[in-house]
Amino acid sequence: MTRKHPIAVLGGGSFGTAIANLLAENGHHVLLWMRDPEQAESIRTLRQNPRYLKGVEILAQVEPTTDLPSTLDACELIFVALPSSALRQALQPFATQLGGKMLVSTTKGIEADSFMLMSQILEQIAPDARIGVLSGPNLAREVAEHALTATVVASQDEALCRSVQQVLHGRTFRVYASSDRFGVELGGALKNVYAIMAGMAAALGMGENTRSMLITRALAEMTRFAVKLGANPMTFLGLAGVGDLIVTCTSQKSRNFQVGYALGEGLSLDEAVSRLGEVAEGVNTIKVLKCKAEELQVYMPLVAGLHAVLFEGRTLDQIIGVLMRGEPKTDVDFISTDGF
Ligand SMILES: NC(=O)C1=CN([C@@H]2O[C@H](COP(=O)(O)OP(=O)(O)OC[C@H]3O[C@@H](n4cnc5c(N)ncnc54)[C@H](O)[C@@H]3O)[C@@H](O)[C@H]2O)C=CC1
Ligand SMILES: O=C(CO)COP(=O)(O)O
Repeated sequence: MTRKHPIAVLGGGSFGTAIANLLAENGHHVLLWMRDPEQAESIRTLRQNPRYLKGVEILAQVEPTTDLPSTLDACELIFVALPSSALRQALQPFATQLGGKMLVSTTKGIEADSFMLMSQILEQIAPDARIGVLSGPNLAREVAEHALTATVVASQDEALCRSVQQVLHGRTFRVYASSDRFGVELGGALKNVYAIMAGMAAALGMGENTRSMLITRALAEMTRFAVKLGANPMTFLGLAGVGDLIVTCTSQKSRNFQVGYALGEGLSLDEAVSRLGEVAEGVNTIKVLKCKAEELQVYMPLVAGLHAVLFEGRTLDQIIGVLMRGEPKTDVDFISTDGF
């Protein structure tokens, strides 16, 4: 069923464009807001987004626009696919227009000074809005090219979850629901950091055992951190936890993985980021995560190790040595020994 109002997607990068196309395929009229008029014009005339999703045809029902106030006025359901560094600054001036709307963040990052997740920022900007997040193993190019994909919409607002499922669920895209917005969103933000490490390990020619160890210990570490913040560890067994961790730590298509790969090849962080030319949220996340883990006294050796390599002048060899010689710990933190 098509909706009375158009649906808005804010952000004309690879993920915003992919989501806009999915909505259009399901018969919806989509306003795709982007700040760059040239980019909007090329979508209008070429039906392509050559910078971010080259080769993918953008359907006619996707209407590119650079007019944010009119877009917000026209739409009840709004997907936000802006980089975490831009979200607050882009939407704060339009706070009054966001009241009562359904705002669904797809952004997988953490705000630097406040340690807020993007849906928390949306809630702060627009306390009367209805808030959700969309997260999962969703590489934009694969979504756009119709690889069979699943995602999670998370909100305590069940009607919002149902609306998102209705508009996005389709031939190649399954949308599961969750009421654990915080856990789902945190999983998406944290996994980017470990993808950088996985990219480094791949560039150094490390084996499959190493990759499996990294992913599994990453899951242990991110879950431990999340539990300290009050999240439900079970959420990390789902698509937005381990699902997203696996895809981002194993795919060359992940930008965080690519940054790690470039670092493993010997590029500096600045060189790696500028060679990418797209958003790699893990680079900012590692900084805030390291501080927060220290503040909360959560044991996160992988995060501490990556931070030391990127910002404290330590070499990868030194850190690998430290990690491998560290005191062995228990395998799974959350198994109760009572009754076993
Ligand atoms: N690309 C992917 O596979 C996926 C990305 N995401 C998340 O989506 C978010 C956006 O990522 P992508 O679309 O991949 O980024 P991208 O690097 O492909 O594009 C970023 C877009 O944001 C725009 N932008 C930057 N600053 C802006 C500002 N101040 N105001 C307005 N627009 C601005 C850029 O012009 C560009 O269109 C990230 O948090 C990412 O983690 C989530 C799932 C999958
Ligand atoms: O979140 C993603 C896949 O689910 C995309 O990861 P990257 O931002 O590393 O490309």
